[in-house]
Amino acid sequence: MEELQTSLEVRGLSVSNAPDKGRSLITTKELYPGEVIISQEPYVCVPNNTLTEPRCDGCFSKRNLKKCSACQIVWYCGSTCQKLEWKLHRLECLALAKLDKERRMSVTPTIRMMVKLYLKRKLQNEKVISTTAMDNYELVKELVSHMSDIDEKQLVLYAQMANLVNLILQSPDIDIKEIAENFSKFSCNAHSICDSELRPQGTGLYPVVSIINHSCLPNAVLVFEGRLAVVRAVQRIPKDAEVLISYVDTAESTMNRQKTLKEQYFFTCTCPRCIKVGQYDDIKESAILEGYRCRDKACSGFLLRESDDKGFVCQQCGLIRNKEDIRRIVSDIKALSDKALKSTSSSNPQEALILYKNIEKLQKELCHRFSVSLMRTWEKLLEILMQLEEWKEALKFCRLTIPVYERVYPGFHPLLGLQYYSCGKLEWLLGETEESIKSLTKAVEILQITHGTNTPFMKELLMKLEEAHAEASYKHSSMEE
Ligand SMILES: C[S@@+](CC[C@H](N)C(=O)[O-])C[C@H]1O[C@@H](n2cnc3c(N)ncnc32)[C@H](O)[C@@H]1O
Repeated sequence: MEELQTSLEVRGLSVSNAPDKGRSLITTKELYPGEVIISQEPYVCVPNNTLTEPRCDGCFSKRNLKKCSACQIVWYCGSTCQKLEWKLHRLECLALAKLDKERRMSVTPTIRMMVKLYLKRKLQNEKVISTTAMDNYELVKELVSHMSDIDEKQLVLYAQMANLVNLILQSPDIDIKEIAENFSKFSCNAHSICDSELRPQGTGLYPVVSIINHSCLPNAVLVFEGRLAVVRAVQRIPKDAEVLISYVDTAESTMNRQKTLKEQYFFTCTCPRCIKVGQYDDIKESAILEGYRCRDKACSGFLLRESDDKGFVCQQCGLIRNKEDIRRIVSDIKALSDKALKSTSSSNPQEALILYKNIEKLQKELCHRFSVSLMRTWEKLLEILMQLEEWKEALKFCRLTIPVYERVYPGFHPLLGLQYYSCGKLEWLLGETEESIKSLTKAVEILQITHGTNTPFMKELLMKLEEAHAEASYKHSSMEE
């Protein structure tokens, strides 16, 4: 721990203990938006492999994959990644290769991550892999596990998973109870590794990044550059302040955020947004995010339940919406959503498109125009239309999401920046150069803070903006001639 404190000190950070939160990461110097607070390679990580969609164990790529011929579980895109992982995989491979076919099928990414955790500890103990202040098993020992908060069913599951890990490792000095506790640590400490566009690729354990606590109004953001976790400030953070990221989607209502935080991380958030729970502002916000729209289509009021529970009253114009009317639309949406889920999972985008358009129609009748459910449907429609290469319609839905994103996310939020980026790319493709410049400029403003400026992803975005500017001046000059 002392070694870690020294290593953090040079980065302008320290670890302190708070009675209500446990360890916290504190600044010892002022930080500015876009500044890297801390970055860390994973102690262990695994790609989110499925049987039908494997990824490379080194870089998580889906291209040019070859299966490890010995264990038949792990994939690589080439010798560079294979070499990078070799010290660890050599041992893992020997262990996995001994499993019968049926057992091999039950080796999920989480099981593999645990196997790798113990193998890395072994290799570090034997000094085959070096140890640093930010890369050692002692840091894993410090992670919270919340074992006493976990219900019986979950404990049984962890015990079963621990037995499988034990069977794979076949090492006498490993304690099954400790493995089960480590599964619990994974659940509240591991991070989903996403690409620059926030698409999940894998899961990793970053024991120093895991010291950072949660706030629904965070001052920092976690993004990944390959497997490297990078935490950047999204606002000015004064000296002696706590670094805070969000563990959940901050677009959700207070009740939903609190529910997720309680179920997965076992705490009640007391951030400035959460302490307002039950107050008028928070009730209004939840009614907008999750509630219904006014019967009068021209009214933008939000609705609250009537005291006699017969319906919902618009808080702007007083019109009442009948409970039965609402129940009917809710049930129609539910039936359509169930069907839509099946059609997207069975890769029928045309059918999914029709279903989601019908859902959107009903949600527009039912929900407030800033509702999260409507926003999620627009996101889904955008995704399907992109898949179908229906650029013009895709742009329509991308544009619809922006005002909602602007409302539900803070100014420097990666999702907002990425949505502007998508808009800009679509506008560029459709020849709307001036609009594209506006959208790409907004994307740059946000993403240079959340993603930095030096990554290939950002360089590509900056190049696209440059191209759009060049195209615009070419258009201007040809019009003048
Ligand atoms: C990833 S860890 C964060 C570091 C942790 N405080 C520690 O001591 O290792 C997540 C756990 O920290 C605690 N935590 C995180 N944010 C919190 C908050 N805003 N309020 C209270 N507890 C919090 C919860 O126990 C949660 O399960």
